[in-house]
Amino acid sequence: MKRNIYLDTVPMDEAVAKVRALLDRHALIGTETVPTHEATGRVTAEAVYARLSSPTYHSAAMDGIAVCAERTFSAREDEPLRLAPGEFVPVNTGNALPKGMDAVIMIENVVMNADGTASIEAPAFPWQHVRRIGEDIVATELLIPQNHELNAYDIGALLSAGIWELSVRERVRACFIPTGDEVLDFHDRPEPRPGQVVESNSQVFVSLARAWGIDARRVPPVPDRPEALTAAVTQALASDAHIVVIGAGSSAGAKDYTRSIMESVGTVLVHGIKAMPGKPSLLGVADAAHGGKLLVGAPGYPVSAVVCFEELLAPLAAWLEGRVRGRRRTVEVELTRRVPSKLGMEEFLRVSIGHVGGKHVATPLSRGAGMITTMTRAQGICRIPVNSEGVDQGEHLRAELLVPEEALERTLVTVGSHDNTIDLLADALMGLENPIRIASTHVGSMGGLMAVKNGSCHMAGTHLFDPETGDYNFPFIKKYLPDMDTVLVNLAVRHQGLIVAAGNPKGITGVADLARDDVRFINRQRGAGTRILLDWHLSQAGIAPSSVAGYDKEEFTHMAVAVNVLTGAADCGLGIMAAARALGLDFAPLARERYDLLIPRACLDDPRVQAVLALIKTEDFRTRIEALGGYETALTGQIMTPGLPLP
Ligand SMILES: Nc1nc2c(c(=O)[nH]1)N[C@H]1C(S)=C(S)[C@@H](COP(=O)(O)OP(=O)(O)OC[C@H]3O[C@@H](n4cnc5c(N)ncnc54)[C@H](O)[C@@H]3O)O[C@H]1N2
Ligand code: MOO
Repeated sequence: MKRNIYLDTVPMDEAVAKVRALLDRHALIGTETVPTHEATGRVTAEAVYARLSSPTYHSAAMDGIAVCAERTFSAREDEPLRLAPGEFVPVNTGNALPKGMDAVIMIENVVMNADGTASIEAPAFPWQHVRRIGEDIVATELLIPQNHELNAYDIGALLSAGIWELSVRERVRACFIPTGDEVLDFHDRPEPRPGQVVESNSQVFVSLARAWGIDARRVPPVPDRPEALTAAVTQALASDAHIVVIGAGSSAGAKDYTRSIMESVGTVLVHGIKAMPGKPSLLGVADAAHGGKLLVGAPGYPVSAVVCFEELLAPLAAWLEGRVRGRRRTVEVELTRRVPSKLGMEEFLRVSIGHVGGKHVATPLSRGAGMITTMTRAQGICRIPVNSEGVDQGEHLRAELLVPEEALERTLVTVGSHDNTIDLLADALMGLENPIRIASTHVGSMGGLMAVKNGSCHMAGTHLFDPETGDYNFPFIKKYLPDMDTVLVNLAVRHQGLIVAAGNPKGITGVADLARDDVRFINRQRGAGTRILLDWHLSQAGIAPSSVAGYDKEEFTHMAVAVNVLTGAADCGLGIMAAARALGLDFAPLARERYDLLIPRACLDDPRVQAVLALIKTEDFRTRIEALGGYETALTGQIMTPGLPLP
């Protein structure tokens, strides 16, 4: 069978180079004259020479008296010199030096006598405390060369040199065209139905582009009809934009027209880059009849679009205007998990970074190209090179920072089981005078224990029930972290129960109902504390897992279980009350359990951990936990010891 291979992927730098070789930037980007005081961030089109000197006169550099240095040479500490009025002139900083004077003596070193004379105890040397003509700028000298991006200091120098306006390159202008029958204009504040999405990529683009000094705008979404798309692209090409970006429709779907539209107005130079996300990105150049403009086809998935903007469009736009493009700062990080990667593709791995135990640890976030929240949650991006099959746990690599490096010192890393109280905590910590950001990764209680063991987090949320002892967490800590000194602090006691449809149409009230023929269950993954809890209740009730319909169907979070019930994919599942509440479902209580924070003792004095411990003891925070419903706070903030019964 012949495969429909539509991409011919090239490395990203090659993709950029292909365009640079064919696009005539000097024809495309003109020059314009702008007032100097509004020229910050602009790129000079030609050299700028100083018109005025600065200072334009010999200027007193200190408050004091101006003198003729030669007249002061005889002054001694033990034989002060009296200067007659006329031999000196009082001056202030910035005053022009009076004729015949060539030095300034600071007022602190002068005694003004009642008879109008002035005494000095040391001679002045010529040009002492004087800023001479042209000290800073000499008229006619080269002030700024061409192709220089003007900064704030440059504006000061230009104005001082009497340059009131100057010739700069036009700002690069870009127009983004969102496409797709399913994308809804956010201006309409839509409520999407199945199959529809809110258009957001254009605004990610506009925000990024503005930060890069690009004048960016977008047009309303265009439906997937070739005539409509051609019309929108032709119109954008006829506008003053230098770059036209077509959003989505870059891959092989039945309605993916981007490539053919680009071909109808110009030449496609690149379709496919050796990068993930971002693979189906397109680059092209419009025909002369369409202004020889840069054409970009950005994939529809949000993160893929970001890669296309940042790695292809940004360097090309910088080159068009003649700017140097800065790189993000990087730090060395240690990866907390193994990450396999596709050979032949450079992967942009979004990571959550924190400073734990004297090193930067990076926990990989989800890799889906459709998840824009992986960008909002990430503190950095690691590039897994094209020729790599992945990175091992514990391996060191560099991460490009999406936040200031100082922010990492204020990031608390939690790994483990997720609970809504962690979200509350995350918000409350950001409300502190010195805000702390939580970077949390949800890998279940056992995953949290392992993260503590590996030194890759400050704390782990855990709720592991041990049927043998009836205790929480301690038996597991003893088994899996036998040599580790840790502290266990309670965050809340929470209610687990059966999440059922609103109104509980099947009358499900307890585990006994799970054995019914007409009840379909949805389970949690092996290793989840909730799964262990279910198994124990089933064995207590004498119910074999094999008699529970759906026991083998697994989800990874409480919310995912609730969504199964909401959509009718299952009749019930075990989870926390807050998840049921969030989706308007009913809840049949089954058990109360302890949700604790496991903290390595080495991290206990860390100010971030201390901030958490102080915060959770406050009345205000407890009130907020209880308001969630399904939580008790009698133990909140207390250090747990083995064998403690539930209150
Ligand atoms: N058979 C194949 N299918 C796909 C391949 C492939 O190689 N073979 N590549 C996948 C990859 S990789 C990517 S990336 C995407 C690129 O998709 P398109 O550029 O064709 O975009 P759409 O399919 O139209 O949309 C994808 C997704 O993004 C949403 N979208 C679109 N525009 C916007 C916007 N302005 N704001 C927010 N979200 C947007 C759209 O609704 C879709 O959900 O293709 C894979 N498929
Ligand atoms: O390139 Mo796609 O962006 O890998 O998901």
